[in-house]
Amino acid sequence: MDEILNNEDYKKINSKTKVITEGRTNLIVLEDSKTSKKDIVFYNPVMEANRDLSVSVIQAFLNEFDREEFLICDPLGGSGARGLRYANELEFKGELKVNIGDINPSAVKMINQNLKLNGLENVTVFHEDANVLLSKNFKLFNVTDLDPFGSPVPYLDSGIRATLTKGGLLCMTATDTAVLCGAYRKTCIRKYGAVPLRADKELAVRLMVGCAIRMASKYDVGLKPIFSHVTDHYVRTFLVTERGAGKADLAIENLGYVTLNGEEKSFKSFEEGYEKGYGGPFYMGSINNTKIVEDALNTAKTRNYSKKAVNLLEYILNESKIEQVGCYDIHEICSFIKKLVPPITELMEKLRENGFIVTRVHYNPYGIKTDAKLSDIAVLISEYNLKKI
Ligand SMILES: C[S@@+](CC[C@H](N)C(=O)[O-])C[C@H]1O[C@@H](n2cnc3c(N)ncnc32)[C@H](O)[C@@H]1O
Repeated sequence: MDEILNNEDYKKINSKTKVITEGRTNLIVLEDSKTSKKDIVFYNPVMEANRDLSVSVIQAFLNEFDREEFLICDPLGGSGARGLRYANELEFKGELKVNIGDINPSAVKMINQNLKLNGLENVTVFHEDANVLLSKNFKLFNVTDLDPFGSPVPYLDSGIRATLTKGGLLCMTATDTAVLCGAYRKTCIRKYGAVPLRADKELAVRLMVGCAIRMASKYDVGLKPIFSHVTDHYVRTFLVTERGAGKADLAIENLGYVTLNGEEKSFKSFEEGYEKGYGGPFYMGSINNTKIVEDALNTAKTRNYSKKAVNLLEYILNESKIEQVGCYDIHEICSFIKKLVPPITELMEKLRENGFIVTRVHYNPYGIKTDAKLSDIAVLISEYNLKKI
């Protein structure tokens, strides 16, 4: 402790810090954080909901298995908020241990301070490059959480290798959303080995999942998403690692290409190969597991986590019940068929009256997921327009 207090870096940190509470965890953070790479130690209060969701989803994942110990690695720890919340808030009868690392010495000091503040004894802190920390722990972690600045791809291979455990969970965030959404096509091809589409934001998650699946398959491991979302400036997914060549083949079979004609999407399988005009490979299977989302929602509500997290889980629970790649954007459809835009709730009601299931999506205020075809929606929009004449 004395060593930390007398350290110049710590004094620099200490002069500008405050204590806040996130979930059930207290955290020393910088008072004047700019939430940029230039901060002495990174902490982003906007990501509280992200961490609330993460604790809730990992709790749901933990509840699924009977285990004696549960090892988590947060190799890009920042102020330690994420890893410390896992160590402090996950409820588990067995032994729960968390490794937190960061390459920035000031971050490591702050993580140690936060560790003491919460009186936690189940956390080990490492001043280490994330790839080194993960590579040293081949097949060790039940959960690895990659939360870098920008793209998780530089850490993905070592992250997968560290999580090749029975029933492992690989979580990752990407903040290079513009790349994944097609604003920087060449960068996306270079980093993710996939062609992006400037379309539905859900395709950004599906592209990132597809990239991880292709990377994991060489280890005869399949990855299966159990929870995914696109929020604020980032894309996040939670992938269960399933060992065996068969599981890896199954994951690959779920990859495919997409092309767009207005709001209509057409698909091609991975084996058919890339064709000009298509984007991908994307993951085409379910990106959310209803049971996990239900359980996570329950946790978030009982623990009084942020409204934002609860709200997102409620949306995603409904989305998880409809198998549709992406959504229909009502404004886009109306602009394409040159019709007035009906109130979204009215259109949803009409779809239900016609026997379809429908829900709004968390990432687009004009988006709906439904088992109706685009032509069914267009008919209902036209009927609404006739009424308005
Ligand atoms: C986005 S911040 C992490 C935020 C944190 N997970 C949270 O939830 O508050 C990314 C962190 O990665 C650290 N970092 C950057 N490159 C690294 C590397 N190669 N190895 C380990 N840490 C690294 C940075 O110092 C920074 O603290």
